[in-house]
Amino acid sequence: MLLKLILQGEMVVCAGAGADYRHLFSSASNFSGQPLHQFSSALYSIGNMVVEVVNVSEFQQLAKEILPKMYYDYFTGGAEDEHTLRENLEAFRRITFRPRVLIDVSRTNLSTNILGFDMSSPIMVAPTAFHSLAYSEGEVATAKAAAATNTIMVLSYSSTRTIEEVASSCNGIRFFQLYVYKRRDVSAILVQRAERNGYKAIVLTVDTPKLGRRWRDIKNKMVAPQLKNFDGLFSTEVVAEKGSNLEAFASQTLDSSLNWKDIEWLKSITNLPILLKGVLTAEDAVKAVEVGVAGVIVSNHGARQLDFVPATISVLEEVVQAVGGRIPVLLDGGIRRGTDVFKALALGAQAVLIGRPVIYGLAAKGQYGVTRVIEMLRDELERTMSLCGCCSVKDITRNHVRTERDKLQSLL
Ligand SMILES: Cc1cc2nc3c(=O)[nH]c(=O)nc-3n(C[C@H](O)[C@H](O)[C@H](O)COP(=O)(O)O)c2cc1C
Ligand SMILES: CCCCCCC(=O)C(=O)O
Repeated sequence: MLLKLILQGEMVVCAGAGADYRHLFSSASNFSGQPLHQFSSALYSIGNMVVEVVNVSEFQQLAKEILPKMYYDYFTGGAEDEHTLRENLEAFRRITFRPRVLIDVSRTNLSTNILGFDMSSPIMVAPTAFHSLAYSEGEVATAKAAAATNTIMVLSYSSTRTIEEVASSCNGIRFFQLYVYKRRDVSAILVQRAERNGYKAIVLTVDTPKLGRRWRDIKNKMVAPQLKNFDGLFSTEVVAEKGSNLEAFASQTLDSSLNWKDIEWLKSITNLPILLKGVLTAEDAVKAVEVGVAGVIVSNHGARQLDFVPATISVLEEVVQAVGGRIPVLLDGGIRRGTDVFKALALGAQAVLIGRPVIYGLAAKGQYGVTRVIEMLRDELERTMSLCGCCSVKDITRNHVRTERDKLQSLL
């Protein structure tokens, strides 16, 4: 392992022959670095040394050092036993590559497009709530990083900066994620504001008729921030006597009667294309095509809703086959490496979205941290493509990966 060290402003490259700091990177429990805010690059200190962050997992360690426990737990946690949370990561590790050799990969091109919108790579920013809890500039910093990397950002309905603030902060392609509230008029107003402010699609989250049970938030008595988007529309202030304030807020506001017929209602209030986020079965994928949405996102909400649903990567093929190329299929959940992105594309996703990695970058280093997270994943994807013999994302095929199911089938 090669560590890049910056001592008193000078870059020194320290090879493995010197001191070995590998143990400091291997797990959350033994990380002992301190983030350094005075540097514009992603650095942290170990003793009197300054070390550069080289992957998403190290950004996560930095975020853990920086954030108050209540917020780190909110961002990182999952539902109930967090079985699916672990599975979202583990399922990627069970998929191996079938690389092809002797292919000219001297030029690679990662660019792609979704619903006609060009992107520098098939990596998008997933909607995640409350960015100002991670970094003061909140979603504006995230939007600037997404725009700088030519990446599509999906702004959360529960953003801490308004639809208008994000829209006016920089140019960039943005989608708007929607929760449908019991107060349908409020949801309709936000959809119309998104449309007026140049957002290009509505991402309707369909896996949250009620909020999943998140024990970390219950124990920490998680308090959700006030949301400026709703100023003048209704109060987002809720005081729960015990447990998670967020859960109390969600149970007061979310419309759990939302159903397939409501897609017509949504279509009647917007001209934007609609994507459904939270589809995990072939049956629902077929229905999504039938009701005429523009795309589906295979997602289990980062394992924060129903525990013991499968890892998203393990149901991707089922959904892709059911959709049969009629609309784009995207995936999120557990993407931490460029190799994960490649695996999702090989199994039929047109693009992936990243949730927590963005928050970790944001907490650690603001806009720069988010930019680095996106760039690191993009670089890792590019190298994976080269090493698998693929020059463009279109060259990535099902034959480039081997799943658990493939292994079982080969035994029959
Ligand atoms: C802290 C946090 C907040 C989230 N907020 C939202 C949200 O407001 N709307 C939504 O549709 N999904 C939300 N999600 C789910 C993400 O959009 C996405 O599905 C998930 O984070 C992907 O998994 P990953 O974090 O492993 O990349 C949230 C996820 C996290 C971790
Ligand atoms: C009214 C719903 C609040 C949802 C909070 C954001 C979210 O989706 C999450 O996973 O957390």
